Amino acid sequence: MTTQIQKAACIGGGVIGGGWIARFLLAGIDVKVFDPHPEAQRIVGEVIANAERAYRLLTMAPLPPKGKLTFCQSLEEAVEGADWIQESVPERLDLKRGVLTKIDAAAKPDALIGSSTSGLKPTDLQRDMKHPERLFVAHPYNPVYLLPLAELVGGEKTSRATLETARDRLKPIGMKGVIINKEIEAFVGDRLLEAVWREGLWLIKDDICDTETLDDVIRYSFGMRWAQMGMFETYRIAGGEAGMRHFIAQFGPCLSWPWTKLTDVVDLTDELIDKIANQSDAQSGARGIRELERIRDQNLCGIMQALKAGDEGRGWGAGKLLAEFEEHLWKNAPKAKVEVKVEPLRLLDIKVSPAWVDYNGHMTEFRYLQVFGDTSDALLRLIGVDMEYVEAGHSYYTVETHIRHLGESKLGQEIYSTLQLVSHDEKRLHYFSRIHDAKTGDILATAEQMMVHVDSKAAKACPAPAHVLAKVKEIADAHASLPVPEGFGRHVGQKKG
Ligand SMILES: NC(=O)C1=CN([C@@H]2O[C@H](COP(=O)(O)OP(=O)(O)OC[C@H]3O[C@@H](n4cnc5c(N)ncnc54)[C@H](O)[C@@H]3O)[C@@H](O)[C@H]2O)C=CC1
Ligand SMILES: C[N+](C)(C)CC(=O)CC(=O)[O-]
Repeated sequence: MTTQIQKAACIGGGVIGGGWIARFLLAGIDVKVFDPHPEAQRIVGEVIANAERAYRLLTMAPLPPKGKLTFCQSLEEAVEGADWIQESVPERLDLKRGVLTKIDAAAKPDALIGSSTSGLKPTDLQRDMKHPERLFVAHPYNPVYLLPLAELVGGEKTSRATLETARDRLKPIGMKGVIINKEIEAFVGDRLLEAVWREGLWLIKDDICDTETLDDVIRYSFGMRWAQMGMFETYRIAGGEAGMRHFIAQFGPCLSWPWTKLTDVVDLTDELIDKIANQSDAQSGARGIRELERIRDQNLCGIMQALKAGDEGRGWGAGKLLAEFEEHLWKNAPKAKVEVKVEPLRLLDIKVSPAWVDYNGHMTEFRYLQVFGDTSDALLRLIGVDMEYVEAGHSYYTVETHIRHLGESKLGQEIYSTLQLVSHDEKRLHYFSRIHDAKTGDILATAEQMMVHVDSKAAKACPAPAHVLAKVKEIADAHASLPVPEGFGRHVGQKKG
């Protein structure tokens, strides 16, 4: 079985199906969709637009060309030839079982069939299938195109190989498949979420707080903790130096105190539903769903980027996964196709991401250095200094940088960078980069930099090999007739002109 998904089929294109479709398409996978809803194409189109916007904020790694999206007239047409089929129809056992049995009959024999169900047991879903061993639950989290987790749950007839292959196939699309040991209704995530939700409903019903206060309690405290360490690691720390045993000794007895109403299910009367809906309208009704989705996505991108820098830059949790996904994207990126002409090389086209903006409302200082650093990396790839080259023991290191800030880059602003090679020798590259506003072309910042070719194991400068120098010369020849850039050679405090 290949570990790469070549063709996907999505049966059901609502909130979750739409998220899966976007996840697959943006990973470069062709997707065929069957959803009888008359507005399915519009709804899916809106989810994809949000997902594309989110990915521009999430990463500067080169996404593959977007997969092809096809809406089909029948389930059979959609699943034909697909190697991953994801069912995301409404949460009703009879409906899902019927749809999955039809998928099973029409799919190619080695196709994997995942169900997005939030809580139905796979044993119940696979009952009528001829090849039940390839059916599993792949329970995702909304929005599927950003949140990486899928709980993988097998039924009595699911093979272990199916679960392991599914987990392997999710990795190259930036997802983390977690295999759950035993099937149980609602798996792990929704067990936890429902427990908290039930308690929240009681707190609203009993007028302990309103929906906004309850949400504040979560998002200003343990919600942030959970995003990075989950429950048990967090509580280990809460036990202090004595750790988990001390934590349990101290807080275990509270479990039998009246801290929870979990054993009772709140009665969802019309009165309570009105109360919750009205409080929710007061809290969030001023904004539409798509707007709320965009705010959520922007925040999630910021959190993942922060986690990518966690643990002293090694990455942590979902941020580490993002870093691994980006490494995969860079490794699989088509070789840079930048045309060398008598003009500065245009090397990056990006948007100012939410995690890059400071208290002044514009891109913070060190992100300029990041953009210039990424511009240098793009030059290196162009001259053949890619990951393989670096892993083999050589690289270029930056030894000097002078950045000038000439304009502002605001959140979401489209910008691009260019690079002009001013001089070089067998060890050094001396160049001048500019960040431009993509709409006006105005220069927002410049950087004069010097890189030196190194033997990274010996930590010593050394001449670059002939094939790299040949590419450097090609660029240098093209740039030789360009005027020396304004600002080149300036030092801090020097007057213009
Ligand atoms: N909404 C959420 O937050 C999450 C939902 N899920 C699960 O994902 C599944 C889908 O839920 P949502 O996307 O929220 O529901 P939804 O109501 O937004 O979408 C369901 C879609 O399935 C389509 N559909 C209905 N019958 C169909 C059929 N026979 N063939 C093909 N398409 C059909 C509908 O037209 C609709 O577009 C459920 O199993 C749910 O438990 C999982 C994780 C989170
Ligand atoms: C509400 N829900 C049970 C459908 C939620 C999920 O299944 C996961 C999520 O995204 O919260």
